[in-house]
Amino acid sequence: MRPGNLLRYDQTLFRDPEVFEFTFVPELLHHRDAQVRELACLLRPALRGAGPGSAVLRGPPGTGKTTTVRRLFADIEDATKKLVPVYVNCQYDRTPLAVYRCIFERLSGYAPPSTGRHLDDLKRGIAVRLRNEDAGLVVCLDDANYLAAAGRLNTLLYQILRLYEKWDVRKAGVLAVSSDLTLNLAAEVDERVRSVFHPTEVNFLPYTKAEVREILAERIRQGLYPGVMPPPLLDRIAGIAAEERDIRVGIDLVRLAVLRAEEDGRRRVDPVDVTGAVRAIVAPVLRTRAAGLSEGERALACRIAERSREGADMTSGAVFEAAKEYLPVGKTTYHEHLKRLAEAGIVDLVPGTGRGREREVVLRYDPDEVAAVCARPDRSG
Ligand SMILES: Nc1ncnc2c1ncn2[C@@H]1O[C@H](COP(=O)(O)OP(=O)(O)OP(=O)(O)O)[C@@H](O)[C@H]1O
Repeated sequence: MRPGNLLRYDQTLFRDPEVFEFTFVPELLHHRDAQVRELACLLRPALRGAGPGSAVLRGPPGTGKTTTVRRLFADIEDATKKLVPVYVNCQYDRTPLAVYRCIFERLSGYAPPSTGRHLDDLKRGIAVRLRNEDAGLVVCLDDANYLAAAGRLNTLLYQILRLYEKWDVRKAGVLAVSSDLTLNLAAEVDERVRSVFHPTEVNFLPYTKAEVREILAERIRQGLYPGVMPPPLLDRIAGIAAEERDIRVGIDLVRLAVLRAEEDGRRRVDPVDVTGAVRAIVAPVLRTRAAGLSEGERALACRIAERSREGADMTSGAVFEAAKEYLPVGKTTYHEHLKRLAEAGIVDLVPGTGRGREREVVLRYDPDEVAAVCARPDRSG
């Protein structure tokens, strides 16, 4: 490599490393227009002196729920004093006292004394400030599934949504966020709460590969110097993150691949950097998926990885012909194994244009990774 292509020890490829922190709130929120519109519509009555509406935000991890709320709240703060948005992370603040302390702090600009403060004192302080400012209140309970698990969801919703009754303030709104898809927050609430909590459900689906690519491209433009991430490698990372159905995987892969290039003194990310980053981030996920596969299923995964690496014919019939030379399986067992690999999320079986059950076997992971993970016996049990 020419010396000009090497970084000096004090040089960096990151224009702004903060852009790759998970707490970073992007200026531009891509592909969440529908959700932002729906939430803005619920909160709009507050600008006319009425109470804001409530919502349950549902979607798997890494689908932009928190970021959408944070972006919306930042815009509200810039635009008006008629509505005070308060963000609470219920992973950390899950008691009524902790939540009310967050609300108090946001309204008054300082934390209440840590001891000797009764819940009613906090509520009174909050109500006085809301009345003085003639403002409405909307509280985001992020990770509200933790409240449900701790048995505190009903108490908290009840207290926030009925604050207006005792303290002569406007009715508050609640945005309850959950990434636990098995939990229906709206159905968890009891009668007392249901009479004041009529949330709109706002859904967040995983981003497609093209959407992931656009979001990552924006991060790269902001956070890295030009030319550091070659477009084909960005494509590869976007594909992996889309398969994992979590944009965080993509952000982390970019960060880690760039760090690897930087440590090596290079000005551009190479395919080896991405492979290394995948190994560090995705391999644990792959290991989890492979856990529980039988010896025969693992052996088939290894054969598929080998053929995929060689660029061989990957139709299920061709894979069977090649596999049966090495594996003592008949056609029925082979198809059962294949189905299990698809259920475990290691391969996709893409219908072909030909006859019958002929499918294209597409590996979801790097072949070397699959071979490395599946060559080892399962020791998870
Ligand atoms: N539409 C988007 N545009 C830009 N960045 C995004 C977008 N969606 C998500 N991100 C980024 O992806 C990361 C994860 O997003 P976020 O925390 O909002 O997901 P989430 O759905 O709330 O996840 P969880 O349920 O695990 O809390 C954040 O760093 C965020 O900045």
